[in-house]
Amino acid sequence: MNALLEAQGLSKTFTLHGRGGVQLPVFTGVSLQVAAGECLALTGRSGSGKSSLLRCLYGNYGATQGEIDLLHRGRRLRLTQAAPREVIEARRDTLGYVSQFLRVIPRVPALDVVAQPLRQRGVGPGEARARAGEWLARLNLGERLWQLPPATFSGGEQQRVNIAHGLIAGHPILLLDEPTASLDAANRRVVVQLIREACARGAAVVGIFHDEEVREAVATRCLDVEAFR
Ligand SMILES: Nc1ncnc2c1ncn2[C@@H]1O[C@H](COP(=O)(O)OP(=O)(O)OP(=O)(O)O)[C@@H](O)[C@H]1O
Repeated sequence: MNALLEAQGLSKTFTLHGRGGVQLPVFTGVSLQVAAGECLALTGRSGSGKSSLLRCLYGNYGATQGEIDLLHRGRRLRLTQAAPREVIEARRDTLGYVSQFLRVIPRVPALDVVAQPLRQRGVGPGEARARAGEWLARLNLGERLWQLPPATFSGGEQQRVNIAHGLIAGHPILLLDEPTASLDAANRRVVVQLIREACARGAAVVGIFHDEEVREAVATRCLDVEAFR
């Protein structure tokens, strides 16, 4: 397997059980390959299925048809058929995901939220917190906020905590759902730089970037999801 992430013939149809089983087809027959150092941007109109495709690639949504393969610890893992334990391991070591919104954990300070992916990989608490601080500083999150839970943070502050949490572990594959949506121009530039650095270290990135400038700055290729309706 040359690519770090591959999908073949992926389709997604939602079945709305609360609506008498109405079928909502979103995309059909998506195939993609993303190699180390590439950044594939998903494009298409609102509602075309970009976030749903990204969620399938993370294993959050089950694909209706098709297969997803990852290079996980040097061997191919078929995510679409993986056991829950394998999906958890793949997310810990291989697949990073930055969603649009932070999943706030009550009472956990921002520094510990960001340090958590390193703690899960066996890094000691002191080192994990120190590295979390470096990421938060890089993302211009004021140090006065580090010891506070992010529940009351502004949208842009929460998003920066989310980005730091998603990137800190250096996952080989990164899935980014509008990582710059709530950010000002200066912080957008920081995130563009971080994505470029991830590609330069050999990460395979798939992302949704509504901001055209950001997309042009980071994407090495685009995939129009709308073409698969
Ligand atoms: N969990 C779900 N259950 C039912 N329908 C869903 C679900 N998630 C998404 N959809 C539907 O799938 C379609 C695609 O949604 P999706 O969020 O993937 O689009 P998108 O291209 O990311 O849109 P946007 O650019 O507005 O974020 C929409 O019609 C949406 O209503």
